Amino acid sequence: MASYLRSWLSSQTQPSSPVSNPAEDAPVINTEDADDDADTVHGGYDGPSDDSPPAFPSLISAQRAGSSNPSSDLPRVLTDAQLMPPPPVPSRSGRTLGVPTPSAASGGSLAVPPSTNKPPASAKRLKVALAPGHGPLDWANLKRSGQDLRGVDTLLRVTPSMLKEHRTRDDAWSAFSGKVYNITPYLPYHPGGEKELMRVAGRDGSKLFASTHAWVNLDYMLDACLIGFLVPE
Ligand code: HEM
Repeated sequence: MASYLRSWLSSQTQPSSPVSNPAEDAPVINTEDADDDADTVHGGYDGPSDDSPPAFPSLISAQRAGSSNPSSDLPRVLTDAQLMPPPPVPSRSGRTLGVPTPSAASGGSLAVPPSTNKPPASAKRLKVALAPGHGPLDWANLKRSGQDLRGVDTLLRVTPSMLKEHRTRDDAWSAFSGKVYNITPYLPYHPGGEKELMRVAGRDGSKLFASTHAWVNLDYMLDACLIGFLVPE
């Protein structure tokens, strides 16, 4: 095989006419190796048999021509450095990387921001286990059932003193943002528990509600329990 390639290479490097005749260039098959190469399919890779890399830049490349012979007609290939000056080295002095942390001991800029890595502030907002059949869907079903959850025939104008009269578990009214609701039917459905909700019975609960869970859509949840509107005495 090696001798075959040697003969093939020598035939390639010999000076030949610009338009070579494939028949003339055909390799001479060495009969010595004919047995070894009987099964070999020729016509694939024709380069050197060792592992040396090919010449780079290519022997006929414009880059090589430009560097060895500057007076050549071929265009000179500029290096990256010649085409464009390197960017200035960035200064770190004016930069703040990541989230600034109060102390170096907190783990650097990839540490969780201090506002979110603390445990919850208090156990104030703990959910309670609701009795079976008293989940949010059960409450939605009760509202839809058409059952009277108001306890009044018409919407009322409620003064603070009227509100104060309805502060027992079986008859609890509370005002939120100017609207008065009968909260008694909702007590067993309240995820925060009856006790918490009873804290606002008979009075304006807007502030406590907002400080506990302002995101809860109270108007929608208690629409079927609307008594009326809070008015001055
Ligand atoms: C009638 C008005 C109210 C309605 C409709 C209501 C509704 C809800 C709802 C839907 C939740 C679950 C919230 C969630 O999963 O994110 C909840 C939880 C809770 N509510 Fe209320 N609530 C009311 C009034 C109040 C009031 C006045 C207090 C405080 C005195 C209170 C204290 C709590 C607590 C402690 C929780 C459990 C903790 C939590 O979910 O984060 N709620 N309430």
